[in-house]
Amino acid sequence: MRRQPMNRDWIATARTLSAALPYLQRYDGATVVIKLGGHAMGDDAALDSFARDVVLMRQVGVNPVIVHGGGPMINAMLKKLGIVSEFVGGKRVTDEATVEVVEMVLSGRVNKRIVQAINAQGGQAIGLSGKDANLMVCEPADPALGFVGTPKDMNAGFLRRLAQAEMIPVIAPIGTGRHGETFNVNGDTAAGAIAAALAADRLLLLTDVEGVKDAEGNVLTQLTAAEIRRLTAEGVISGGMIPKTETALAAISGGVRAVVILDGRAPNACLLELYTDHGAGTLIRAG
Ligand SMILES: Nc1ncnc2c1ncn2[C@@H]1O[C@H](COP(=O)(O)OP(=O)(O)O)[C@@H](O)[C@H]1O
Ligand SMILES: CC(=O)N[C@@H](CCC(=O)OP(=O)(O)O)C(=O)O
Repeated sequence: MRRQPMNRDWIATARTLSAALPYLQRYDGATVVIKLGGHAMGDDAALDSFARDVVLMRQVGVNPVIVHGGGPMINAMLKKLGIVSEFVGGKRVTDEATVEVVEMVLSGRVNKRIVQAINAQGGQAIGLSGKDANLMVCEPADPALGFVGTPKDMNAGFLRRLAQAEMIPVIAPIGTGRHGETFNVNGDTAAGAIAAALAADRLLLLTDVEGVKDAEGNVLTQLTAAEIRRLTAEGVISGGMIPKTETALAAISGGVRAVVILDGRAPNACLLELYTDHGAGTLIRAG
């Protein structure tokens, strides 16, 4: 450490740290499930910054659980292979050839990129999919969607043991079936099911918009279940935002304390949400 005359920036840094104390205390021992969407993942520098935030959370006593997506990466690989794919209600129609590609992309390159980024910051991340330790046993969601799974049985005990060992699970949203099938699970749906199984304190859904927007494009800082239903019926909430808001409602009724939909591209998005009174994005909480 170099000693130099006092500087305004250092004073501001010390003040920010001091102001974070009540939040550090509030989230000590808390379970925070973070879903990192494919669009929010960004370039290497953005991922390194996300990884650093996650390691900092672990350092100050939070149990972070990362669930990732990777829709754009799946699209790129399907295109290379000449496989056409379509979405219904924000979920990919998944035949046998598609599920093979989805598993390869998500459990492989995408998962390990996040694991490596966290470990490079000094964390102990362990990459998993819903198949490992029967973490996420699924049933078919809807025959029209093919191998898209709805999570049914979760192995929360296994995740708790990892948290006790101060490990950071990084989970690809691939489910296992009761008859040996492989299921493609929407990343938001998987994160919601994991958060509910852990009765998480927070579920953060990181995406590529500032939050849920109204018809005029303004970010809604808070949303109730009734407002979500109305905005969805009006078509204001559409596409990829549908699984997010559906997940938020299911997670809240499943015992998660609050869900936040926020912009993962913003620097230090998770830290801003947890450790300052500025918050970020759209907050959805019970009743
Ligand atoms: N009301 C809304 N507010 C904000 N975004 C919306 C809304 N309705 C639809 N969207 C779309 O949802 C997208 C986020 O979903 P998605 O692309 O699946 O993200 P991710 O890859 O992060 O899971 C936004 O980029 C936006 O285009
Ligand atoms: C069933 C379903 O739609 N699964 C998703 C899984 C990846 C995902 O959710 O990726 P993002 O979070 O980046 O959107 C898919 O196949 O694209």
